[in-house]
Amino acid sequence: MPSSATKSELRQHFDATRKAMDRGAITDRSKRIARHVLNLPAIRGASCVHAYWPIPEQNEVDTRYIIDALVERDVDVALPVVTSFEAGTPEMAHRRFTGRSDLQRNEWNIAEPIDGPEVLLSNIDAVIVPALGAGLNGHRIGHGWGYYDAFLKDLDPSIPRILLAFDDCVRPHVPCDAHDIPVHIIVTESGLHKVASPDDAPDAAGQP
Ligand SMILES: Nc1nc2c(c(=O)[nH]1)N(C=O)[C@@H](CNc1ccc(C(=O)N[C@@H](CCC(=O)O)C(=O)O)cc1)CN2
Ligand SMILES: Nc1ncnc2c1ncn2[C@@H]1O[C@H](COP(=O)(O)OP(=O)(O)OP(=O)(O)O)[C@@H](O)[C@H]1O
Repeated sequence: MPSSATKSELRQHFDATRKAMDRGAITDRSKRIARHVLNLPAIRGASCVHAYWPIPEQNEVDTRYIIDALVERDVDVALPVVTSFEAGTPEMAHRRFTGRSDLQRNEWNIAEPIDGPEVLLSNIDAVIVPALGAGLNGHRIGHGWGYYDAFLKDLDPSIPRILLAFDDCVRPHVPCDAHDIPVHIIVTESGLHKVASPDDAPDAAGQP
């Protein structure tokens, strides 16, 4: 994969990399990621953490280890609920996780707390961000629908944005556009990768 790869090429590459991992590797790496996340001061001090519920067939980092531990600590967990499936209107609501049995599958097979209590953005203390892959410049490659760009733009910029990815899906740099909001920290199974300057102006040309 050349360093000039486009977002779409990287999306396909990271997707294939993840799908080639076996379940045991996903579980083992996800547990290691969970340990790192649960030790972060931003998570240790949080009363409400916004997370995501994993899509099993996509081999996402499995956040259930993190969510279970947060619930055990009496921390509120908020999850996204997609409210528009139309391209061009990436809208999500945010609702409190009240237990696995309360989750319902949406049309993309994502389990969501559709009837959970609404969580105000102002109550969120940290966000755990899903991604297919990421660059150490703090930018992410998602599914390309813009849901997290739209969500993070409305969130107070001081709220820690923590991206989870497997080591194989992190590169020194990925391209970004003007609407992309970088994360502060990338967590992989090997540890924490602090983003040099997440508030840097985006680099539309995709060069470091
Ligand atoms: N676990 C999880 N929840 C999440 C996200 C995520 O990335 N992961 N999202 C992050 O934004 C939002 C949902 N966005 C998504 C957009 C596309 C697909 C998806 O499966 N796309 C298929 C093609 C689907 C189709 O077109 O029918 C694919 O990429 O193969 C999943 C989630 C909110 N919830
Ligand atoms: N706030 C927004 N409102 C409407 N469209 C948006 C918004 N933010 C981004 N988009 C659009 O969403 C599309 C996808 O953007 P991008 O490729 O950065 O998504 P992504 O970060 O990979 O995906 P996702 O956030 O769904 O994981 C782009 O065409 C972009 O113009």
